[in-house]
Amino acid sequence: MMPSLWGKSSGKDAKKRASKESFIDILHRKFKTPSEAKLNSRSGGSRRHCNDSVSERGSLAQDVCRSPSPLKHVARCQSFADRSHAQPLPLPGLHPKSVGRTDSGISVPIKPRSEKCTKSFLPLPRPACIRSKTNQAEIDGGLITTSVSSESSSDSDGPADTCLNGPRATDCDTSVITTTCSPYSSMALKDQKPSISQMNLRESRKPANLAYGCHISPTSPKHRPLINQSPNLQILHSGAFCSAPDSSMSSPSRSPLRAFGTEQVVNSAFWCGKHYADVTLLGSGHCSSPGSGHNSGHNSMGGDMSGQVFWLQSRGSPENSPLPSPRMTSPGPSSRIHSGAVTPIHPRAGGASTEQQINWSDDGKQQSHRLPLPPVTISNASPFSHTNSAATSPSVPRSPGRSEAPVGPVSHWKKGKLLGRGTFGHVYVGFNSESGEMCAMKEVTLFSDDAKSKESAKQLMQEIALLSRLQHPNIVQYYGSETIDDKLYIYLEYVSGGSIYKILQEYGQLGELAIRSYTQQILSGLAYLHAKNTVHRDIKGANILADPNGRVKLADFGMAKHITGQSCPLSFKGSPYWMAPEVIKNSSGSNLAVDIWSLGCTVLEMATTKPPWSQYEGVAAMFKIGNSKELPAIPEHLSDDGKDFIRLCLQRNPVHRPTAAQLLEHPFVKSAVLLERVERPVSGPELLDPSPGVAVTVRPVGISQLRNPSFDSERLTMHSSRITKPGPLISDTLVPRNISCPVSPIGSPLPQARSPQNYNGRMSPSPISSPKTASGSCTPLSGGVGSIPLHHMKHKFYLHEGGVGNLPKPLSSRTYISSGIPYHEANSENFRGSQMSSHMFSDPVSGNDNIRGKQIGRPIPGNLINGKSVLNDRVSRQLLRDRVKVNLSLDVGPSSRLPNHYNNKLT
Ligand SMILES: Nc1ncnc2c1ncn2[C@@H]1O[C@H](COP(=O)(O)OP(=O)(O)OP(=O)(O)O)[C@@H](O)[C@H]1O
Repeated sequence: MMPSLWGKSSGKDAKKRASKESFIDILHRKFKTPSEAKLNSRSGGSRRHCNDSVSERGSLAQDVCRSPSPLKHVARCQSFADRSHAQPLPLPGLHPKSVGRTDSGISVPIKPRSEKCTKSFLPLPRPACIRSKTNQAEIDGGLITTSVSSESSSDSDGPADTCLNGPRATDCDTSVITTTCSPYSSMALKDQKPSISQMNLRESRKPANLAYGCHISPTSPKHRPLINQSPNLQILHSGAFCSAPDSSMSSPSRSPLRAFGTEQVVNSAFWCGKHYADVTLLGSGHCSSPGSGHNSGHNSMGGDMSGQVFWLQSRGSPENSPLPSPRMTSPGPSSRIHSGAVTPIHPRAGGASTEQQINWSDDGKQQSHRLPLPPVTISNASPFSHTNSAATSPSVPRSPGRSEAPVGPVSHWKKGKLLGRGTFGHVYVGFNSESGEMCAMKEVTLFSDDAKSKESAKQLMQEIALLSRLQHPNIVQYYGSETIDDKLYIYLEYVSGGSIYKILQEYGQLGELAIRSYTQQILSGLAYLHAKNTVHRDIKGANILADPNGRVKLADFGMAKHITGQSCPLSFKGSPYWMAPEVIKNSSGSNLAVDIWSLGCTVLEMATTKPPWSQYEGVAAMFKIGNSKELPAIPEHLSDDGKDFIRLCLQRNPVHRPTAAQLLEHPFVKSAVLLERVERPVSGPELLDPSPGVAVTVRPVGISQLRNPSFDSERLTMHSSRITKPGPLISDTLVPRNISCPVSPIGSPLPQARSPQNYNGRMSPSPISSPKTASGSCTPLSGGVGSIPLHHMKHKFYLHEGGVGNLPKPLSSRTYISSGIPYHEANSENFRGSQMSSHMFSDPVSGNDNIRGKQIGRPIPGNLINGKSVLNDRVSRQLLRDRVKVNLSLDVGPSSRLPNHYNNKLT
């Protein structure tokens, strides 16, 4: 299919063969010998397993995944377009007999075992606790120490290499391929039963039981592979990037097979295996599980891909059942976590650097450094505040030897419904019975059965360490963590809308307004992250969570890494379809730029429900990405701004890619509005913008604002351009800083999110009427609801010829501040190609003497040259006029770029 799309492909067979062979060599080099793989297998943690979210499953997947029948697998592998609509699934429930209550107040599964268990309590991020870190540089430096590089294989060779022991000389990943399979590919299975080879591998690692007082017998049922269910196909050195979903609903990427059938398989010279079978990559840490849907984090590769590749016939998706499946607890990801993870990971816990906290020795035993523990904190403050969170809630003093002296956290968090499953464990809604607030509780079972667990634990700690230092409205906030028995609980900000991937699967592609808004927010988070020299490395829809108000947040920092240089070898991490060429080719490059590439892929994903090159199998896609000069098809229905934005992101030379800060000034996002629903105006008519559809509204202080007051201050900082000059009845704390409109794909029944170009023709179900949305438990991952086959779409094909033009000039530090400025008449040409110059980032508002005329609802000539786009915008904006209360955002700071008359309007 694709060759015909790419016009030049037919005449270059010989050349392609040669390049493909070269590419194969590269891949083979990445996939070391079996012996190497064995040695390094610990790094191949199965970090990216299917995080199947119950909420993201559909009935179809349920049916399919429960059957090991190849035929059904074939069914799952159908095109996204063939996927049926989601059917509500029963909400996950806790098995009454499997859930107990701990003294902490958290309901945890009751284990028949009587292992010696410990509790430790990890404090919440609390800036005040950052000992001796007086500046950002130091803090950032701390990040380095928590980085886990993909060389984890080598990391595993000694404690000195652990992520917690500090950065390597270069802090650059080099040799080990760590990959997660795209949800859109059939790359890997998560929570799959292990293959025989896998079992053998595990057998060899049996002695690796770790300390921490939580010894889990290797003979535990959880560790018993289900060897009799289906044969496994082992592929040695085949290039590891095959995945297959064990559920069609799972991650889209997980199943290239599912999506494209056999023709895709034969597309790849590296591809071998059953067309229908779900496959998994053993030894690859992060192959996603096909069954997992959206989660998909799991499409990501992480860890050591060096080992053999095992293709496993998919077993049913565990998430088909709201109740934990035996398979979920068997050699699944969560079972691979070592108990050693129970140290105070949070660097703010005791002011000790993370690297000091945990060491993994060669023998697999964690060497926990005795660190000062946080003081007893008993506070009546909000559990979400930095001064009192789940991790810092009342607890007894902890001694360095807390593993021997269990702490007694008085946590009020109660585990609620299952939100999803990740590599490490399950994510539940957490409810604080004292405050009445909710959070997301990531429950990780700490095991120590093999080396991979150690790697997984390290990555988990890395994620915690990184997250704990981040505070941004577009990044999922880390609240704290604690351990109870053999469970590690990580408390995160609850983002109830699920991932963008889930939204796409459930509601179909996004309209451009939503894409703009989401992209702008993602960029805002990325700009913040990159300003800290931290690269996410796994940007994709599945790792971006949305709330009902249209706000999106970056999540899943398991692959994030603090970098010290701009040009160092890149580890082979990420999700194949979102993976930057330089990552695939293992070349040097600007590390931060890999996120920009992935962002471009994510924008395409939002526009089409699929990432670029999703018509190819994982390896074939990687070949395309890494070894061709083609650009993916860009949907015709996107505006010129959108197309230009994508092309800028998808420049193969990372140096040519604009930074996140620069892209925030791109007209595609600069004019974006936050798809945030607001209450009806509470102010008088005098506060309403006289322009139709534009009104100044006051949004009640939300719970999130109460939780993290610092967020507001940060937001004020990061979104300084949005600060609204207070009017008579408007205060800084109450005035929304963004234009809001009810076009959230998850929160609005308005159809404008579906442009006329949304070919599926389905109306997005109202979130109110949709129990799936309400419960968050019933997403139809399997079928690709609303997905549109590429061949049904109009495409323009762009041949990459070394970029689209001059690079944007670096912007001032201010430029990464996201803008929430209302629609302006920025000309996309200003940001395109060789025309990108000084005026590229010029004041988007200055010169615009009548901003009211640029309000939402008015198509922007020049920006929308496509008739459909114009119509789409008109329809959408008309709806906005009718329904939206727009929060005007004004920059009243020194750098205000709004016209005076506009500022005056509110004064
Ligand atoms: N903070 C959160 N708020 C709401 N839901 C969440 C939150 N974090 C995770 N989830 C849900 O739980 C699922 C599993 O999340 P988790 O972080 O464990 O896995 P993942 O990030 O998707 O993949 P992995 O960590 O294995 O790479 C997510 O896909 C999402 O649906």
